[in-house]
Amino acid sequence: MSVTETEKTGARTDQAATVITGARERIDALDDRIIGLIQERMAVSAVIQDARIASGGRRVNLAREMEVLAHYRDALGKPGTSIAMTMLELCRGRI
Ligand SMILES: O=C(O)C(=O)C[C@]1(C(=O)O)C=C[C@@H](O)C=C1
Repeated sequence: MSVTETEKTGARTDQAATVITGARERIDALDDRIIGLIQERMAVSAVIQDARIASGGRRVNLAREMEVLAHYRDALGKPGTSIAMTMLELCRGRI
C-alpha cells in the first residue's frame, strides 16, 4: 500500500488501509445502486402524480406520504423519517 493510499484512508497500517480501500469500493458500488433506485422511484412517482393531476387531482397526497414516512421510520428508526422526507422532496418537489 502506498503512503498516499494510507493517508487517504486515515489508516495507520497498510493492513487497515487495504481493508478500508476495499470496503470503500463496495460502498461506492452500493451508492451507485441506491442512486439508481432513487431515480427509478422518482420516475414511478412522477407517473402517479401526472395521472392524478391529469384527472383533476392534486400533486400531493398527504395520507400516502404518512404511510411512506411510517414505512421508513419502522425500518430505520427516527433517521428513517428524515430519509423519507428527503426522498419525497426529490419525488414531488418542495411543498
Ligand atoms: O403515492 C402517491 O400517491 C404518489 O404521488 C407518490 C408519492 C411518493 O413519491 O411516494 C409522491 C407524492 C405524494 O404526495 C405521495 C407519495
